[in-house]
Formats: sequence, C-alpha cells, structure tokens
Amino acid sequence: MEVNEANVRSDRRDPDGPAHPRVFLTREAGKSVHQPAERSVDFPVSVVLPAGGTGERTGLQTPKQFCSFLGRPLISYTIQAFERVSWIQSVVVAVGEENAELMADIVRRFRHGKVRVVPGGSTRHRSIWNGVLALEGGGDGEGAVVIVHDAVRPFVDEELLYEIATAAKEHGAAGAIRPLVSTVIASTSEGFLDHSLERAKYRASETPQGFTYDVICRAYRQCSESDFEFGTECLHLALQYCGTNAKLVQGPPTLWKVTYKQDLAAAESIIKGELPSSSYYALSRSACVITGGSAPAAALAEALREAVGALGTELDVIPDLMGDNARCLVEERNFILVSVRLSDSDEPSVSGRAAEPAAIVDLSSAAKLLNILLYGIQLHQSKFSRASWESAAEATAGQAWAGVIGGGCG
Ligand SMILES: Nc1ccn([C@@H]2O[C@H](COP(=O)(O)OP(=O)(O)OP(=O)(O)O)[C@@H](O)[C@H]2O)c(=O)n1
Ligand SMILES: O=C(CO)[C@H](O)[C@H](O)COP(=O)(O)O
Repeated sequence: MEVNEANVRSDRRDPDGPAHPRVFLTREAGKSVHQPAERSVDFPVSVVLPAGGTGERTGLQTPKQFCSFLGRPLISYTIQAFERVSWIQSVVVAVGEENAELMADIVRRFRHGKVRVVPGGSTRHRSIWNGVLALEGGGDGEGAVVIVHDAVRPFVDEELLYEIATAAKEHGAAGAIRPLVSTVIASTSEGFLDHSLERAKYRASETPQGFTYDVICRAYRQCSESDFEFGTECLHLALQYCGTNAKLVQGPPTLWKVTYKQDLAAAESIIKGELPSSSYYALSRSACVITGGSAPAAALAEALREAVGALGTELDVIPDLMGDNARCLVEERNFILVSVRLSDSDEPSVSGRAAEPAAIVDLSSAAKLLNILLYGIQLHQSKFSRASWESAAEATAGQAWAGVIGGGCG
C-alpha cells in the first residue's frame, strides 16, 4: 500500500512508542494513569470477526483463535474488547463448521451477549462476506458502519475503534496501519532481487477496518472469484469496486496479529501481565473492593475475590475508606464498589453511610482527581444465599475485570 501522508489521519500516537495513550499504564512503569474519555456515536456500528481459519502457520492442531490463556480462549479476549464498547451493537463471528459447536460453547460459557455465530468460508474474504450478509437489517439500521477485525488480534482498544468507525462513516472506509518493520522487495522468478520499495512510503495494513454497510456490500457483490480466493485486503476491494479511498489511521503496536507459535507465547505473556506492553492488562492485577460494610456485599466481595483470584488478580476487600483503610487510596488506584440491595427499602451504602447517588458522585469525582479508576457493581436481590453470591461473583468477575482494565470510570 503506497501511503499518501495527507491521507493518514494526523496522529497523537507515537508510532513506535511502547504504550498506547489510552491504555492505562502500570504504576510500576512510573507513569501517570490515563482515563478514557466517554465515547458515543450516533450511527449503528456492528462488527464482523473472521475466525474461520485453521492457523496453519502456528503448526498446532488447535486453530489459534481457540487456544486458551488463563482459562479463556483467545477469541473470547477479542470479543471482550468489542463487548465492553457501549456503542457497538452486535458482533458476528464467522467460524468453520467444525468449530461451530465449540464457538457456541464459548459464547455460552463466557456470556458473550452481543455475539452471533455464523458459518465461515474457505478463505478470509468469504468468511467476512458471510458475516456481513448475516448482519440483520442492513447492518442494524440506516447509515450503519461495519467494523471488520481479525479474531486473532485481541489487543484492540476503544479509541482506535472509535477513530475507525467515525472515519469510515465520513469517508466510506477506514483502516488501521502500522509502520513497516522490514523493507519490501520483489524477486525475479529466478529468485534474484528485482526491485525494492522505499520503506518510508509504505505501511503495513492491519485491522480493525471500517466500512459503511453500503460500501462493503457493493465491494463484495462486485469482486471476482479470484479476489475471494486470493485477496488479503478489504480496503483494496473498496477502492477497486467502489472508488472509495480509505482513510488510514495509525494504530498502536499492540495491534499485531497472532500468526506464528511465538505470537501465541507473546499473547499469553501480555494477557498474564508479564510483558511491559501488557500494562493494558496489568492494571487489573490488583484492585480494592469497597463493600460499604453490609454483610451481603462483603460476602459477594469475598466470592468475587476468589473468582478473580483464579484469573490471577488480587483483590483487597475493605468495608469503607475510613481511618486505616484510607491507606488503600495510596496503595491501590483501582476500586470496585460492591453494593447489594436486599430489598427496595435497603439502601446500598458506601463508606458506611447510605449511598445517595450524590455520595457516589462525590466519591467518583475524588477518584477522578486522583486518577483512580472506579468500577461499580450493584445487585438488587430480595434474597441472597451463599450459592447465589458465588454465582453472582462468578458472573461479574469477567465484567469487573474488563471494567478495571478499561471500562467506565466514575
Ligand atoms: N477461511 C478463513 C481463513 C482465515 N480466517 C480468519 O482471518 C483472520 C486472519 O487470518 P490468518 O492470520 O491468516 O489466520 P489463519 O488462516 O487461521 O492462519 P494461517 O494462514 O496460518 O492458516 C483469522 O482470524 C482467521 O481465523 C477466516 O475467517 N476464514
Ligand atoms: O492485515 C490484514 C488486512 O489487510 C489481514 O489481517 C491480513 O490480510 C490477514 O491475512 P493473512 O491471511 O495473510 O494473515
């Protein structure tokens, strides 16, 4: 892809910087902690995740998207990255017939509420087209945008998705790019150098890519069998068949695609928080749960502690932020408020007093000033048993974890 600099969205990202500006940085890194801004879009956005490949280049039996880390398959991490974005309505996952049952089980087990599974095709383009065709109501409404993202690129964040979606809406198509690592050369049929490309002029095309529903449908309806069979670039189809010049948006280094066996090891290290670029996940390694002193909330927090402990995350459980407990303000920067409402008359409480919405707002403003991420879980239940606390904790564990990673701030 030859890059016209003017066509690349001016960028606040350091192209090769180790961390993404919207990624929460670890305290260990000694840098400030950023909070994501609230995003909203006023058009429907759906996602197609092609996941019908066999992962031949990994040399493993299991397709890479189904390899598990910390008990969760890679594809579930990718889906999670989309499910935590409030303005994304639905996610269509295209998988090979032989993995349909497995995928349905993943959707059930990890409670992926936005996901629909459809049959993949014999090539990536065919899988994507199947996914687009399965979008209900023309991409879920008037002026819809479709984001296409490889199921094996789990580290994608909301800001980039927002940039891609809005640029696609404005220009018809948009795609993430990265600087080239190596120079691209062409060889002669005898295996000698024919010519080389000027590296600075070219970029690597990555995903996510966004399209208006109209553009992606027109492109796939008109493209040839050869495109379906051998093509590797949706942006190219949009240009060739719709005359749409995609807007190019520089993405962070964490966008890489899991392709080889060593990429699986790197993904695992990132997920486990062992690599520096893992700050995205490392934030979730420790957090403080405030229960407000109520017994059901304390029991739920305890069960939550056990559930996320299994995922390698440490939770401190405290009743409030009074006295000695306030040291958590210094030691922990991530808080989860747990409040359980036993009945309508039983007010949830924070810091040992009735939690008027204003008290929660005050606490969130204070947290914001200190760059503390606040995540709330509020359950309304007329009767709670130990078993129901545990299942509630299990159900919210993934959510709380996702929230601590990059979800809503107070
Ligand atoms: N028939 C296919 C082939 C690929 N893909 C998906 O396209 C994405 C990117 O493709 P790639 O990395 O090439 O995956 P594989 O085809 O699985 O890998 P390999 O080429 O090594 O076999 C992956 O999410 C893959 O599952 C797909 O949906 N349907
Ligand atoms: O980067 C991409 C978009 O342009 C795709 O991820 C890439 O084309 C996937 O293809 P491959 O099957 O070669 O891994």
